[in-house]
Amino acid sequence: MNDEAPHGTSDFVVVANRLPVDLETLDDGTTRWKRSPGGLVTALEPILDRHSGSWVGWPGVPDTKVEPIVSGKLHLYPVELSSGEVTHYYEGFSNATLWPLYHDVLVAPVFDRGWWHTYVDVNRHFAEEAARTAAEGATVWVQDYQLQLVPRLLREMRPDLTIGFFLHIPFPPVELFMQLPWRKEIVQGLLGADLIGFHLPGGANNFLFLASRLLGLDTTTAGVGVRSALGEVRLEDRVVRVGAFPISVDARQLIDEATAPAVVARAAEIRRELGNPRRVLLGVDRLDYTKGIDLRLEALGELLDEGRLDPSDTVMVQLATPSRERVEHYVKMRSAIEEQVSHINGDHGQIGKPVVHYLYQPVDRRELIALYLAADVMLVTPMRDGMNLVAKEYAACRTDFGGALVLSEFAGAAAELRGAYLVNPHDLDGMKNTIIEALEQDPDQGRRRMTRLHEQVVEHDVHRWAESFLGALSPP
Ligand SMILES: Nc1ncnc2c1ncn2[C@@H]1O[C@H](COP(=O)(O)OP(=O)(O)O)[C@@H](O)[C@H]1O
Ligand SMILES: O=P(O)(O)OC[C@H]1O[C@H](O[C@H]2O[C@H](CO)[C@@H](O)[C@H](O)[C@H]2O)[C@H](O)[C@@H](O)[C@@H]1O
Repeated sequence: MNDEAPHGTSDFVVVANRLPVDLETLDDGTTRWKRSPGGLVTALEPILDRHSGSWVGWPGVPDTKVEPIVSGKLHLYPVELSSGEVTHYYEGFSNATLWPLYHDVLVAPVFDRGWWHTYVDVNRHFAEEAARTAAEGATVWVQDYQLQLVPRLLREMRPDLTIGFFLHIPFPPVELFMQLPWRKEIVQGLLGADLIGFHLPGGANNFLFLASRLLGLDTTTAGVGVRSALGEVRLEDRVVRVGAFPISVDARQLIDEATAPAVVARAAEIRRELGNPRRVLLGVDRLDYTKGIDLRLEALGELLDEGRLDPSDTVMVQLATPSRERVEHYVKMRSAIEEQVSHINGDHGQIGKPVVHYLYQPVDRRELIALYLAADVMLVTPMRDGMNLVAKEYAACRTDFGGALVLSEFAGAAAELRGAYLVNPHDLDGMKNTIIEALEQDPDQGRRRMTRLHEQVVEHDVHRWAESFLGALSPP
């Protein structure tokens, strides 16, 4: 960056692939802003509400120039992406290379050199926008796998900045990461930060091992703890710290919304609209092959086939937010899930009484909270998930200590939510038995479990996450 260029005025800048809002074009050609999908936005919005600052990100549509937006104390700085960049950087390298590689290779990652070059170019655009926005000596917090080169690029442009990086998805085991042809460049990109955060100590330890093995750097060898015992990578001129900071939700805000009389009334109304079934099961996910929606539907189907669940008094609601709709495996997954839903309803439904109510659309936040209150059992069954905020939202909303959470061992949230019914979603029989156990739990035992879950999330909310990360990034 040109030394003569004036710096921006923001002392705190978040850089993420997406802005918190997406520009949507309606059928009549007009546009409107809607909330962006996913847990990253859910988590960061309340943080930016508290800290005034700037958010640099893509507005969700290609080939569209959008002027900076001021929204209350928050300034949004859009990064324009061409349709080719969206195809190669977002759908390609981010979501068909890195996403599957970092999620246990659940589908085969594609290693495409053209996509990599676009990833490098787009990371540079984001770094340039952040460099323009940040004031002298500002703190810049770079988010997630789409932007792993930004810390290094930004440090080259603006050595005066304090730079943090947080990875929202799992950091893979060393043997998987080593498949990546550009593995050294990614590790070097991340090392541009002063502090690199992961959800869990395992990811932090994998990263430290790779920095030593791939780049021959001097690293600490003692295990990283949760929000404590940071690891270090010692470079020639500075030290990069590495830690584990499990993300969470705005529990206080969710409690306020979940106890609002209108939401409580809506929860009762939802049960009536579902036909007053004895049991309501709920799934809420972005439609992603990592989320295990197919596995939980398979479990439900078998329980109904075997007569262990009665279709006349059991209902499942599955919400699926559209996601990455042009990436091949997402297209296939959608068809497979819709076929499974049809099978279950075809075999076990009655006129006006489907067993599975499936919505392929985002729902309004208050409606979502009412659904959490209406559900007897929440099914969160990913094959791999960085954290999974849905599990934490459910626990936060259940101020009545009712309901039960069935949670995959392979969600980051399982490390903390010990009151959940933990399952291995690949073990179909185990999952079926656990779903029945949760549905038939002793009410006192259920209340004890939910109290534990609720208190955990209240004590470890998203503000504590941000304070612990930012406190470690810039110690007093
Ligand atoms: N159908 C839906 N309607 C509204 N919000 C949804 C829906 N599905 C998921 N969400 C929200 O999206 C976020 C998902 O976050 P998370 O569980 O961490 O997974 P991911 O970020 O991988 O999608 C949560 O805040 C959840 O409430
Ligand atoms: O932006 P998209 O491609 O539409 O995807 C939405 C987001 O999905 C991922 O969310 C992750 O972050 C959550 C919060 O830390 C975490 O709970 C979850 O386990 C992750 O999957 C992705 O990491 C985000 O960058 C996307 O915006």
